[in-house]
Amino acid sequence: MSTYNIAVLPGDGIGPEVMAEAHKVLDAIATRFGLTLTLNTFDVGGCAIDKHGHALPPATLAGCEQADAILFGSIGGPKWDSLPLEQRPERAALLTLRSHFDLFSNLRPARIYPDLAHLSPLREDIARRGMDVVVVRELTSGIYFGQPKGLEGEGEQQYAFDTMRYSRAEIRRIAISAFEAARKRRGKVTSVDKANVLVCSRLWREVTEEVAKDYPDVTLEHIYIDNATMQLLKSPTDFDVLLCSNLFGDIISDECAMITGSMGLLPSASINGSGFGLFEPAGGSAPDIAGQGIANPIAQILSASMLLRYSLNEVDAADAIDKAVVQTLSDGVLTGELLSQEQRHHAHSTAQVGDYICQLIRQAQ
Ligand SMILES: NC(=O)c1ccc[n+]([C@@H]2O[C@H](COP(=O)([O-])OP(=O)(O)OC[C@H]3O[C@@H](n4cnc5c(N)ncnc54)[C@H](O)[C@@H]3O)[C@@H](O)[C@H]2O)c1
Ligand SMILES: CC(C)[C@H](C(=O)O)[C@@H](O)C(=O)O
Ligand SMILES: [Mg+2]
Repeated sequence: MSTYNIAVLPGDGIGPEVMAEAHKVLDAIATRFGLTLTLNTFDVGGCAIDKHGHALPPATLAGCEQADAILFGSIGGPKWDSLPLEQRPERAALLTLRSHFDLFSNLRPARIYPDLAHLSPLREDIARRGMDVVVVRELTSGIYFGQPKGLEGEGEQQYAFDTMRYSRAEIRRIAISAFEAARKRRGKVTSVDKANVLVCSRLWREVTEEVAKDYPDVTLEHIYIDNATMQLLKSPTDFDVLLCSNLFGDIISDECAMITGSMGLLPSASINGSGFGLFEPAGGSAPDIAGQGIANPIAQILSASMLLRYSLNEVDAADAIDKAVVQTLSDGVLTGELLSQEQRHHAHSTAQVGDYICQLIRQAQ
């Protein structure tokens, strides 16, 4: 029997609500596939600041270090917005975890399934043709981490600065992730940059071209970030793997999520060179809907599926979750944000969607 230890970090806002559903789904999966999944829950984010005085308490970091993988919810919210940047949950916990475990490769798959095109806000004829992309986002460097950054001077002369910085080695390893992903998919990498303006993007193009030489079976195209955001709305079928730096990948993955229908549908995997990973929804703590039991749990549940697939290599278990999620959406078991104002009285709650997915997983036994 396979035994795994998963560190569960629900976090703030909708984090605990959607995590409860992912927990149920993992329990159902463990029963069906005969896995022993030990889920240890730890405080992280704003709630950890309130309880322990730090967004990433030592016990949480130790729990992550001892785990086979991390399932992360979402953190942050208005209550902690006025803290200095370095103490905010996003930097002090999430960016620290990404950096600590060297989780440089962030995969964000986004898909319009053929019979779910009606969920997409794209023009009907475009949505019907579908979309199936994976954003491969560099996650531990670029403008998020580059030094120096700071605030200097006073009055109107005061200025702020961040530094975008990429080494050849950092670009090369994320480009390799993208080409490897493309090789298993439709064989196309679109590298997103701003090479008409940024020095970093010039180097990004150069190194990406070098990596491409080792992948003659994969096509490489370059596109400017501004053009990419519009082409995705106009012709999403043109894209397969979108290779992005940290900031561009952050922006474009929210766009991809919304193209599929909701921020609440997009999972993500953040993986290091040894296959260890942190798995989390691409969206945030959604303070506008937190505490109402209406958040979509699917991004969190699909993140659990990615954890099984990428860190634990339990591919059949991951496939079973993905299949149950698609079936749930096809059956019209939807949270409110996927419905029009007129249809919203048919909305299912966070727990009802989670329960439905669990039921499908058990029935398939
Ligand atoms: N990984 C993370 O922990 C993470 C990611 C992004 C943002 N954040 C933080 O979350 C807080 C809120 O950020 P924001 O409002 O800009 O972005 P957000 O992603 O939390 O919300 C954006 C919009 O998407 C909706 N949404 C997001 N997830 C949803 C779900 N599961 N179901 C239904 N609707 C959903 C929200 O209701 C909101 O309208 C901020 O503090 C931000 O820094 C955290
Ligand atoms: C919360 C924030 C730091 C984070 C990011 O910008 O990476 C989030 O937006 C994401 O997309 O995972
Ligand atoms: Mg983001």
